Amino acid sequence: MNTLNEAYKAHPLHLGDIIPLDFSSYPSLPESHAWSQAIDENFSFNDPASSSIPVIDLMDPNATKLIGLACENWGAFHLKNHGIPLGVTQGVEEEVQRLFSLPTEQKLKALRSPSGATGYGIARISPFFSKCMWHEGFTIIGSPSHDAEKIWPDDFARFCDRMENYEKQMQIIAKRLTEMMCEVLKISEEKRKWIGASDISGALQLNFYPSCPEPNRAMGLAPHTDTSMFTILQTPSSGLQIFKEGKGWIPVHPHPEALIVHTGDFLHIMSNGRFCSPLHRVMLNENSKRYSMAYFYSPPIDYVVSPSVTKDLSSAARFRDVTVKEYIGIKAQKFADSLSFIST
Ligand SMILES: C=C1C[C@]23C[C@@]1(O)CC[C@H]2[C@@]12CCC[C@@](C)(C(=O)O1)[C@H]2[C@@H]3C(=O)O
Ligand SMILES: O=C(O)CCC(=O)C(=O)O
Ligand SMILES: [Fe+2]
Repeated sequence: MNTLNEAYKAHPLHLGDIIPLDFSSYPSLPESHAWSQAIDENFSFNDPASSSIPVIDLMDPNATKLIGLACENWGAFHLKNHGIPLGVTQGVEEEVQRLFSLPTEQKLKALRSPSGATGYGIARISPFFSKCMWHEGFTIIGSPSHDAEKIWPDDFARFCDRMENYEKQMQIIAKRLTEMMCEVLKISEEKRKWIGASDISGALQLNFYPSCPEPNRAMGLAPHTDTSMFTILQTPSSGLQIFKEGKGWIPVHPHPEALIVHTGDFLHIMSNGRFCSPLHRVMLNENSKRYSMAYFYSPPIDYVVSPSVTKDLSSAARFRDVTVKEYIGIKAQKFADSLSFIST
């Protein structure tokens, strides 16, 4: 079966762009992680209600319409009443903390290989920035057992069970959200056939941002858009910011028991630019560490992503057709210029 692993294999990274720093041994910010532009202060809002992403209840009879509006206006929303049992999200959070509190040499046993997509390492986008990010990640595609076994040879079952169960739950929500989004975009039945398929492209990224001695001069995760159709994010902490045209960087504070959903490049293409693929970044804290779990959801890698346009001439396709696999390759080379590279 063609998987995301295969798509990333064709775009190997240098080992130096995979290995994280041992952050615990740096009481002050090293030059390699000091960003030259001071990070702007948080925005202050006169009206916080109009300057924060909407909260949508999945049980609301108007949920489809509200999701459409949120994707158009913000490219992001909080999702409550999503049906994932609290025990499942708590179990995953526990495992993420257990993983990242291990000594660096133990985590390095599962270091991502240069041509690999899974395991421990820094963000794939790192080579596009001259400074490093204050961040560690662990990527899971399907079963994490191959990587987890290297870290805990005798004790990896609980980690794997919890992660796999979480991926299943994410897929259920993702399928439901995809159907709702396709409804809003009037995507044809033919182009929706993949939704129930088993070879969807899903990846779970566990993120860790250690507390940082100089948070205003460092970057947790540098500004980027996600390649996915959309990303479902769980985090107990603030720090994520979404860029909104005309407003600037908007902080996204987590709502208890809600997930954060934001759209990615594939949905931007499918919607012919109607849904945004928001730039986002992660800021740091001097006194607290931060964890997040991001589930990236996309169609199978051979699926042809094409803009949904009506016959109306005023809505000519803004992007050419591109397969998931081809776009992953474009993103690996062009990063922030990828969408303009395929624009018509
Ligand atoms: C499916 C994926 C999306 C992602 C690359 C990955 O293979 C798994 C890691 C993901 C991540 C997380 C941090 C930000 C990001 C841009 C990166 O460098 O790795 C995303 C990737 C993406 O959206 O392209
Ligand atoms: O940690 C976060 O809140 C965001 C993570 C993110 O943007 C990503 O994994 O792509
Ligand atoms: Fe992201």
